[in-house]
Amino acid sequence: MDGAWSAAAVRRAEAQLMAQLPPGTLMQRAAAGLATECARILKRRNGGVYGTTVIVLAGPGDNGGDALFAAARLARRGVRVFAVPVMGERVHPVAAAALTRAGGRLVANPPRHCHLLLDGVLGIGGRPGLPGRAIDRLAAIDADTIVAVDVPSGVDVDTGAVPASAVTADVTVAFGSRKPCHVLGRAALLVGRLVLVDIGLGPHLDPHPAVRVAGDDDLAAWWHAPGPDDDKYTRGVVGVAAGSERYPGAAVLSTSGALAGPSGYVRYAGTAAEQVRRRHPEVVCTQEVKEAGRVQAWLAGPGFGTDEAALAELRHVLESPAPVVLDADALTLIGEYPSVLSQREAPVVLTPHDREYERLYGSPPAEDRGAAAAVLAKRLNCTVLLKGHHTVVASSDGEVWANPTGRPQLATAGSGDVLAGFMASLLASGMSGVRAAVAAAYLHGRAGGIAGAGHRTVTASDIAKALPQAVGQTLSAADTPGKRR
Ligand SMILES: NC(=O)C1=CN([C@@H]2O[C@H](COP(=O)(O)OP(=O)(O)OC[C@H]3O[C@@H](n4cnc5c(N)ncnc54)[C@H](O)[C@@H]3O)[C@@H](O)[C@H]2O)[C@@H](O)CC1
Ligand SMILES: [K+]
Repeated sequence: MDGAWSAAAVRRAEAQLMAQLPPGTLMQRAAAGLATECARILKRRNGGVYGTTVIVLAGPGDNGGDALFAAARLARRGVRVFAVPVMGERVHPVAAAALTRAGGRLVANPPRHCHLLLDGVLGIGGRPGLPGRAIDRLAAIDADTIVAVDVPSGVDVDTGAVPASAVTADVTVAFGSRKPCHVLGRAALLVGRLVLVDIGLGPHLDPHPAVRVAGDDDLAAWWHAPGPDDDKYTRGVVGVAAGSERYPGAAVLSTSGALAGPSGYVRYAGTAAEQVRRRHPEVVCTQEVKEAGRVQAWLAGPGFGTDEAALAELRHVLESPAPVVLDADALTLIGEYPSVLSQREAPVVLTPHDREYERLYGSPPAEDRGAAAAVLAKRLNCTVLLKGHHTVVASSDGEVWANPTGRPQLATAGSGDVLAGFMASLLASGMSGVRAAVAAAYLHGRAGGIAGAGHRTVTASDIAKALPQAVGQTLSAADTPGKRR
């Protein structure tokens, strides 16, 4: 498991590491990594480094220091460097001297165009928002590529909120670890491609990051691969209570998602049974939840309706001792009748988008989306998967996960039905609520990437079809094979 660490946690780790090293070592490591990445970009875009133009927007602190030291390294390779102090004349004095010695210049008025602009205005010491001069400079310079140093300046580093102006980067070169702004909220949209530079911080970081980020190895370790003694029942039976005469598609799509998961048996209960049977002959269909027989996990909600009959079916689902995923119309019903959740002991995963969140919580999610998911999870004693361009999962005890996969193409009708069905299958196979939510978001995002490769448009059915390949790629990429049951 990887993660993102708060500014305070990074500073604590840095302090420990710095105490073991000669002064300035860490900044030189950061600057070296930054200069290498800039040279790579310049070479790729311009055929070489020599003779290109780089402008540095330099703030007063160590973030500006990193940018200026990196620019000094580039200046020594023949890059024309112009550094602009953006907070009065205050800049890191030693780094500024190094730049001038290397042939770079500190100027008030840089050229209008540059091949690469280095955003060294604010790093982890920055409060949200940009100083006025930085905003003016950014607007006046036409840069082929904007590289943010550590974080895009102006964002709220610890939450990913962007309450005021901030830099939009093409590439962000982060030092030592990710920070929450790299993976959460609107800030994550400003990061561009994230490059991590190892400065030796790893062993000093708190083992519990502020935000957890799953990787292939986690997925492989959590995955329940069938063993030689397994049959369709022991692999987990998943029940899908979704769709209606009016919305049969939701039933078809959520069962597609469930079929792509690791469980061995999918039951469908609802009034779209005929359509489900036609599309998926392997699904065992009944008209009502109470006829469905035993399952190890339920999904309820997509295309379900919000009338009396739907509420009755939801109550039946919640009476079962199995873990449950609640999506779409089930979330609306929970918002109206929160008491239906109160007797429940088995795990529940809720998968709201922002409007559904508002129905459940009473107000829209805060810009700090990790905290927003966590407060709802705590209040309802459930796992919450808050959908968005960067989906977040929170457990009722405050653990927050950011999903690193996923693309804007996933925002397509029915995509959530597939996600919810797939998640229920993971739950039925024996994964915990949090892991099932994290793993489902991860693999669904990856499936969206596979289905949308080459800028292809993507439908929810395409995502469902690509899920088995996403699973295969993820398990093959991991160091550890899937766990045997
Ligand atoms: N300490 C170290 O040895 C290392 C530090 N690193 C760099 O140091 C950075 C942190 O540096 P600093 O702690 O000096 O802080 P910053 O460079 O982020 O900020 C500097 C100062 O800007 C002012 N400021 C903050 N927000 C503002 C706003 N919105 N408008 C106007 N002024 C504002 C404050 O006075 C703040 O102290 C990291 O992000 C990273 O780039 C890296 O080089 C790794 C090693
Ligand atoms: K920055």
